[in-house]
Amino acid sequence: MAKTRRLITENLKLVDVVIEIVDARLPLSSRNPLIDEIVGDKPRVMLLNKADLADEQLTRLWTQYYSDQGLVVLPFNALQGASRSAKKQLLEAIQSQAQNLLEKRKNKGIINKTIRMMIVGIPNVGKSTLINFLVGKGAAETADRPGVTRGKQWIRLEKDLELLDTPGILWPKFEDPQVGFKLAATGAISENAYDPVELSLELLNWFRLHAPGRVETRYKITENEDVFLMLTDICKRRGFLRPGGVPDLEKGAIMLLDEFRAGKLGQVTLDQEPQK
Ligand SMILES: Nc1nc2c(ncn2[C@@H]2O[C@H](COP(=O)(O)OP(=O)(O)OP(=O)(O)O)[C@@H](O)[C@H]2O)c(=O)[nH]1
Repeated sequence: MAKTRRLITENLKLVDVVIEIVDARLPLSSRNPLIDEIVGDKPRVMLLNKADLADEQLTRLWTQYYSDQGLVVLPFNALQGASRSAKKQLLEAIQSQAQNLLEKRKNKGIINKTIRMMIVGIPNVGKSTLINFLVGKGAAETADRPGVTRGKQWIRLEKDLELLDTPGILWPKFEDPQVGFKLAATGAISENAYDPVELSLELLNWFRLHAPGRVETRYKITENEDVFLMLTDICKRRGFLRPGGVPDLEKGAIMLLDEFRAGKLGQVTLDQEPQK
């Protein structure tokens, strides 16, 4: 953690604007707890990425919540490779964030107009996908320049706008078991760190408590559902059986988690609405 933090802090010194990516399904739990401290007062644009997988109403509420805190926030879908308007909107947000900085430079007589930025976020929120989306076909990698740490690559997105090609990977916060569950369910935590059967039962239980009737694609879940029986039933219906007809719970659990992550169980935000 200390090494990661040192690396990000070093890179932050080289940039003017930070793009913080958060998973729209976890607008709170997928934020690094120390993000404000790490980024400091650098201009920032926050993306609620994977908005296509999240509950639209909750995304609106969270966007409002963070806007009210003075952040520039955009719901985003980094996979929508063809969308020029999303890219334009993001670049405009970045440029407007950088205006003050350019003013300051001008007042000091500095003619450099280049705005440099980097992407930060916890694992799996879509950092690399966003880089690919932004880079597209048009961008060119700029060579190392004197005064810039060797090995750093800057990608020119527009005339005066450059992106660091390596994102800053922040660490998620695990201490709260509920947050751990949400991070695991969305895929932000390594598969080796949890038991898929337990996780899928927790996920079914989350649906039972917070969104009965929402697991609608193939299964219905009610408030009184026994989630273990439900997983067993899913295995039976899918033919996930071991020799002797015993349900293969692990196989069923992995399939259920895959379906959830791919949005096949509906657009779901696991964090509840923001507390004002
Ligand atoms: N549905 C959807 N999937 C997305 C979106 N952005 C990224 N993904 C998917 O999310 C997964 C993780 O994306 P990455 O770009 O590898 O995430 P990352 O933050 O670079 O991950 P690490 O390398 O683990 O830090 C991939 O399967 C992407 O295709 C999005 O906006 N919508």
